[in-house]
Amino acid sequence: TACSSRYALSQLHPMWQEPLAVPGGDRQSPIDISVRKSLFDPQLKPLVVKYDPRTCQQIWNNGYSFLVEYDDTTDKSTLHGGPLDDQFRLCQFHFHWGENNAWGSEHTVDHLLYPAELHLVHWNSDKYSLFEEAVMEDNGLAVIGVFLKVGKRHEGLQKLVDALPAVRHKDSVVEFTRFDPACLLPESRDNYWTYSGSLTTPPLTEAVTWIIMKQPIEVSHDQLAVFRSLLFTSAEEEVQKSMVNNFRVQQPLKGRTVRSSFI
Ligand SMILES: COc1ccc(C[C@H]2SC(=O)NC2=O)c(OC)c1
Ligand SMILES: [Zn+2]
Repeated sequence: TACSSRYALSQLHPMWQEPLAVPGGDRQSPIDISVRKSLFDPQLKPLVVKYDPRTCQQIWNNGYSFLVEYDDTTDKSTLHGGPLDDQFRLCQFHFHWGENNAWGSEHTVDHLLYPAELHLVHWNSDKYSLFEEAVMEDNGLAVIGVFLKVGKRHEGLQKLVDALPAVRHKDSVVEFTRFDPACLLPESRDNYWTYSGSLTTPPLTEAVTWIIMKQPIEVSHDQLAVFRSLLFTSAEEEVQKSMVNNFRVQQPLKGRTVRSSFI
């Protein structure tokens, strides 16, 4: 699908050589969300999420994370409302996680780290006709971030976890169908923070309206352990590197305001 960022990610440096900040970038992601400094905005609407599981196509290990990719050639799986003026189309979701449960998320809340973070990636299909166009525009993308915490097993996630061994190595792809990503959203969808930011991997373009859900979802320790069984490296490489700590370091707020949909 259009939204799989084959080129961009393949240029990624190993995690420990963090991609350099974008020269002059003043709206980079991720950030720490300071709860007391966020501004309640009563004009923020509830999120309207309409996902069609039939648009789910495949899982791809791109050497940085694993992407669950959706057919984004029609408006079947969409997001609007919240802070958004336009309708956005779901193109993929992926996760960021750590080598242990102490860290792994990209955003933090009052510097609290979560063991993982889900990103549901959407592009503005009212204004653009292709993901590639939208990714270059400041109102082009909307990413919903959901924190994962260790607790009870997440039944909906298990279907995805069971498919991960098939994409253990970089560049492997497996067919994956009829998965409804709405099952990965927390019950309370009305409580979120939102701010203007960027992609968290190269090309780091400042095109993202971030929507970070306040309530985390619970997944089991064993489910997270399967994420860590994935590899950054392809089957041909001699040295296998486990796919962990695939998150970017936090970026300066540079005067931005984080709005909240709740008091
Ligand atoms: C060229 O287009 C790209 C490049 C990279 C990503 C992935 C980044 S962006 C995010 O939120 N998390 C990530 O890992 C992307 O995703 C929309 C789109
Ligand atoms: Zn991400």
